[in-house]
Amino acid sequence: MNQTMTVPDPALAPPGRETVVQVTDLRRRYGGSDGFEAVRGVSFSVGRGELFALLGTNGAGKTSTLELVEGLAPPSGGTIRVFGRDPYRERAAVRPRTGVMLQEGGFPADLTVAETARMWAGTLPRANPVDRALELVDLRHRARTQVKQLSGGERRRLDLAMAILGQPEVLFLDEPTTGLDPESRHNTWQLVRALLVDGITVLLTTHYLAEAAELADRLAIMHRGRIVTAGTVADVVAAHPARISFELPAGTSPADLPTLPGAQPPPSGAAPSSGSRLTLYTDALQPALTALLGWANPRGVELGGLDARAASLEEAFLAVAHSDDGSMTEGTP
Ligand SMILES: Nc1ncnc2c1ncn2[C@@H]1O[C@H](COP(=O)(O)OP(=O)(O)OP(=O)(O)O)[C@@H](O)[C@H]1O
Repeated sequence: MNQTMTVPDPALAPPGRETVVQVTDLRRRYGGSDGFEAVRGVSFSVGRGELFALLGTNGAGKTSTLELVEGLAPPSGGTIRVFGRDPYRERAAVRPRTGVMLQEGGFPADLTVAETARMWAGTLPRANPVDRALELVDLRHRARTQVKQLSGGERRRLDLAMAILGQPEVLFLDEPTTGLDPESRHNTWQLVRALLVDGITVLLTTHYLAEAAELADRLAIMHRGRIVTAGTVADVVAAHPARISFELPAGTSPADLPTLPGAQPPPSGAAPSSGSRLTLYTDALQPALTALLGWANPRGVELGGLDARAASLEEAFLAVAHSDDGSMTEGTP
């Protein structure tokens, strides 16, 4: 792999953007000093109008991190600044400027959607009109429905409406589209994109790689309490080798093939060769493909089902998920 590849430090906001969220060496331990450390020295920053996505395996520490940034609990180590302030100690100053969507909204089940929104608006210093907020998440037609009668996806959209009701400058979204059907998910993405255009800053967690690829300016992949790799999607993907696969015709053996430029061993979690289908990895896709075709064409060898592609975010994620100790050599911030 690209051992020399350097990935931008996630602790630095992109040049030219004001830093809205700064997290430095964050730690969270549950159950006292002998307890389990779920967040183990996490650092990242989010610039104004930027969307930063936290991805990771189950139990990686995404929600534990997000809750600290939201100011719901004090960290056991490290510092967090939101608009330059401590979100836990200076909650009164930070909270009115933030919108929070937890994994479970927890709004009273017996209230209607409109009652919930009006009640929530009453707690906010500068709430948007309730109808407008419901309209944005396509719930206006459900205004008179009790929360307990909403589908799981509709509840998620209600949670989002409540998170944006107070005209926040920064939004914290914990798995905002889990349980949504594809159309609702795309509508949510559109809404989030519109908020970003308005200069709102977003920190979200997600299990949907497509969501991160669609929305994130930068992302971090966490594993066992640490950020293993971070950067733009292109940065993260570039730290992993490209793949060339094809069917080797009968009578030809892998030993007949030329050594490909930039050849790499299969990364952990990557698709292996199977049967007569060979899968080769390289960090120099174009020269490797040129060498392969330069060998095959003059010999009249047909490489059936030839497929050449750069690494995907999914491969980067799987490589992180398969990294045993949660630390990798390349792409490590
Ligand atoms: N209140 C708690 N007490 C003890 N351990 C906890 C508590 N909350 C979370 N944990 C543990 O901390 C680790 C990180 O959990 P967290 O919910 O932050 O992960 P996550 O990345 O959000 O996971 P998922 O993708 O499954 O939602 C897990 O091992 C979890 O069991």
